[in-house]
Amino acid sequence: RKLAGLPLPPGPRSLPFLGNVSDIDIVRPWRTYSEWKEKYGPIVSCRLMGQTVVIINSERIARQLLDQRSAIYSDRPTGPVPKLFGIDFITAFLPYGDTLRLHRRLFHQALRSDAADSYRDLYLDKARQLLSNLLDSPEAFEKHLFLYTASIIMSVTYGHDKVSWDAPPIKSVAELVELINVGLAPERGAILTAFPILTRLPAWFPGASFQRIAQRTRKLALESMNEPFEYVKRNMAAGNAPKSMVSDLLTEMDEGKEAFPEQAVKQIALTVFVAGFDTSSSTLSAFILAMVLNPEAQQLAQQEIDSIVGVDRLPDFYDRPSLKYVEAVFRETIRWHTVAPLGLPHATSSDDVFEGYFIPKGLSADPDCSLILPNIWDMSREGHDDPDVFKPERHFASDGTLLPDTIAAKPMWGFGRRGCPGRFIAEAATWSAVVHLLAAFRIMKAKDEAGKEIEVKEEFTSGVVCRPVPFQCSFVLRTTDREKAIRLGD
Ligand code: HEM
Repeated sequence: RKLAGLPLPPGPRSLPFLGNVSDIDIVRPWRTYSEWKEKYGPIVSCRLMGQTVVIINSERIARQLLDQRSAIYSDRPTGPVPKLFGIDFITAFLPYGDTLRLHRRLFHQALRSDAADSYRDLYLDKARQLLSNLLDSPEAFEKHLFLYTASIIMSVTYGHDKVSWDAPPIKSVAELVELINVGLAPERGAILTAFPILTRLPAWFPGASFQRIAQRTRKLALESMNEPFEYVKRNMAAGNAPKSMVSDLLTEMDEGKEAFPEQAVKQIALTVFVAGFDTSSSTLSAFILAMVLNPEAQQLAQQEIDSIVGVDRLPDFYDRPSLKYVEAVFRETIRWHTVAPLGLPHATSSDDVFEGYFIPKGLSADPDCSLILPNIWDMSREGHDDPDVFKPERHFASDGTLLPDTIAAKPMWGFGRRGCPGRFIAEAATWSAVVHLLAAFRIMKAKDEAGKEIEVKEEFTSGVVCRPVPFQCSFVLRTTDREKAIRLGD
C-alpha cells in the first residue's frame, strides 16, 4: 500500500517474508536501530516477519509524531501475546478507544502530580525501612529494593501496608511481571503475530514453551487481580480500609459520584503493579551499580547531603531543591541506564505522511500495518559526549547551575496519550530511596574471603524492561549518628 507513491522511511533491504530479522541484534535491538540511524537517518523502516516497523531514533521526531500527532499515534499493535498470556486488560496493551480513555482518566485522578505528592510521608517511611533492612541483611539488597517498590505500590493501590516478599500477592505478581517481560519483547512477539497458528499449539509441543508460560501467566493474572482487590472490599465492609487508589475509586462509585464498571478498577490496580514494579526497582538497582562503579560521584553527593541535611536526621523532600548534585546523580542514573530502551510500541490509527515518507496505518489485521518503536535508549544518548560514561556534571550549565530540564519531561516515560501515567509516583519514590541510600551508606565493591575486591561489570539484562545483571556490593554505614534515625519507627 502506498500513498500517492510516497516511500516508507529509508531502511535496510529486507528478505521476502523474514524481513530484517537476521540483521537485528535480537538481545539488544536498540543498538542495531541506532546503527541504522547513522546509515539511514533518524527515522528508519524495516520489516519483521511481514510487518512494517518504523523506528524513531530522535526525540525531536518522537515529539513531533507521538506527542503532537498523538490523536493518530496512540494505538498499540495488538499482537496475539497479551491475549494468550491472559493480560490483554492491562492498560499498556489496550487499543486506543473507550476502555483506554476510562483507564487513563482513573489513573490521572489517582496518580497525577499532586496526588503523587500526597504520598511523600509514605515514600520517606518506606525509604527509612529500606535502610533498616539493608543494615540487617545488606547482601540481599536486590530483594530489599524490590520490596521497597512493591510496598509503595501496594500501599498506594490497595492500602496494603505490611507486605511480605515470600507470600501472595507480591510473590504471584513478581512472577507474573517477570514472565511478561520475557514474553513481550516486540521482536519475539512479531513471530507469534506472523504465525498466529503457533498460539494454538499445545503446551507439550516441542518449541511451544511459551504455551506453558502462558498457562502460568493466565493463572497468576487472575489471582493477582482478584486477591488484593477482595482484601480492600473486605476492609471497606468492615469499615477499616486505609486510604488507597482502589478504596477511593470504590467509594466514589458507592456515593454515585462516578459510574464505571468495578472491573475497570481491578484492571488498573493490577496494571499499576505490572507497569511500576520492575521499572522502578530496575532504576534503583542501576543507581546502586552506578555508585559502586563511580565512587567520586558518590562522595560528592554525600558531602552535599552532609552539608545541607546534617548527620542527625534523614533527608526530606523539602531538601530536594538544595541537593543539586544529588539531583544530577539522579538524572544521570536514569540517562545512563534506560529502563525501557524501546518503551512500548505505538501504532497509528490512520495513514500519515511525515517529511515526505509514508507511515502506514497500524492495524494488526492488516499485513501492511506499521509498528512504531521509539528508540528511547538512543534518545537518552543524543547530544551527549561519551554517552556510556556516568557523568553527573553533564547536567550542569557552564556557570555551575543545574540545567532546567525536568525528569518528568524526559523521553524515558514514553510519549503522547500513551505516556507513563505513573511517572510522578515513580520519580518521587525513586528519588526518596536514592537520597536515603546516599545519606546512610558508602556503597562499595564487596570483598571476597581473602579480602580482595569482587569486580563488578556494567552489564544489563534484556527485555522490555532491562536491569543490571545481579552483582555483589557492600553497604557501609557512614555515621552511627544516622543509625538512630534509621531504626526509629522499626
Ligand atoms: C522508573 C519507572 C518507570 C518508567 C521508566 C516507566 C516508563 C514507561 C514507558 C516508557 C511507558 C510506555 C509509554 C508509551 O507507550 O509511550 C510506560 C507506560 C505505562 N506506565 Fe510507566 N514507567 C515507570 C513506572 C511506572 C509506575 C510506578 C506506574 C504506575 C504507578 C506506571 C504506569 C504505567 C502505565 C499504566 C503505562 C501504560 C500507559 C498506556 O498504555 O496508556 N509506570 N511507562
